[in-house]
Amino acid sequence: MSAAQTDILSFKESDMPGVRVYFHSSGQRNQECRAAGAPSWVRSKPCISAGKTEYCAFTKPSFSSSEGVSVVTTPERLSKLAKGIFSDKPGQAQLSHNSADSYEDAEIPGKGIGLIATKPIRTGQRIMARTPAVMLDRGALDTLSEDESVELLIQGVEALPSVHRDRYLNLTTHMSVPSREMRISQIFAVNSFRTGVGDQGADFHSVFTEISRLNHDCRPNCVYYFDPETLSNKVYAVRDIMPGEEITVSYIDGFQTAAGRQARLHEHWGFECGCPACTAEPFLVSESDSRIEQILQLWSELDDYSAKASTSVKAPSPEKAELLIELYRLERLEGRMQEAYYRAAVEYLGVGKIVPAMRYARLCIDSGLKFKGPGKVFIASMEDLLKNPTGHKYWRFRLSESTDA
Ligand SMILES: C[S@@+](CC[C@H](N)C(=O)[O-])C[C@H]1O[C@@H](n2cnc3c(N)ncnc32)[C@H](O)[C@@H]1O
Repeated sequence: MSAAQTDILSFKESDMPGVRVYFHSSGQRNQECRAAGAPSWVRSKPCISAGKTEYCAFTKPSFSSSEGVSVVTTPERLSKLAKGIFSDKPGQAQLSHNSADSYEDAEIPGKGIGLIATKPIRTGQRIMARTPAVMLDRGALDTLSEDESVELLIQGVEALPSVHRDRYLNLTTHMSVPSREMRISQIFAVNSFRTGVGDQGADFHSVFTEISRLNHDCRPNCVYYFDPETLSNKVYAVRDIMPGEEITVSYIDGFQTAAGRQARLHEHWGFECGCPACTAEPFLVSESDSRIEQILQLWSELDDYSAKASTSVKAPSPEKAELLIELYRLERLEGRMQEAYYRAAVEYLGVGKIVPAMRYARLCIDSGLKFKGPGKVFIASMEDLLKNPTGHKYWRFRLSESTDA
């Protein structure tokens, strides 16, 4: 047992408004307070102060079907979050565990462990929705020293229920590490995601043990997004996946040439990407690079919202947006089709063509909801377009007064 755990002593109620934190001397005492219906946050000790701000590691062992979660943050922020996103929601448990039988862990040559589909998975199917093991407040990372942040991280990981803690400790470190403490810290460095928790204005770095097993592919068959409402990272298939196929996501922006992607992955993740798009025959890599350059060029032309429709080569047009859609398809960027559909909807509306504009707006909403999640500004804009196309801000915006649609 680590120093952090032995410090979780003396049963007392915290002075924090809104959330009651119990320091417990034994599992039994903690059990007692939960049996009495009390909120079950446990605070590890010691907390660490930076000026007037105190950061502590809090653990809720009962969270998400008793997988548990640890949060390194201030008592004040925990107090707010505990009333909202950490309150036990019906369905959270189900969210956490569904579809777990559609994949399994496997050793992937050159990539370490990855997840392999064990059943056919359909486009749009949700494969996972997992809550985090540990969350570190961005403020702690910014204001505490590295050693202090790591100390709180270690407290949080050690206080997790054993199954979740072991899953955390099994994650990759990239390199051999001499101690358990360094292992915890290195796992965090290699596997954490940025997770903003919405209107609470909180910004965390979080580790999701199962999702961290997903390897990178520059043309992945899945996308993921963090849903602050359910505090879960959700993974969706962007195309049909066959049993035996590896389930992959992209760690980086795919709109870079192969050399650019390799450099980025090397710089930020320290590995040489062995995905099919990077290891294809040189002529295929070169064709893909040209498509990427064409996509970037089209973006910059379509991004000029002051440009009017004209015969100039650089002028934006619905035809250019159609070409963009085709290039996204050829590049197998199914998880980002909503971006190209959005541009097509805007360009058609911009020259006064309502029917194709509405068709692409529907496609954009469909893909956007599936692959980016609800509550996005571009989806609201497409919904406005469907409700009232001629009242939309982009209605005929590409036409000058004298030009006909
Ligand atoms: C978040 S982990 C993914 C799971 C990891 N393979 C494991 O064994 O736990 C990221 C690490 O997996 C490996 N990896 C992921 N995608 C890869 C790829 N396309 N090519 C080579 N290695 C990859 C790299 O070592 C990377 O740092």
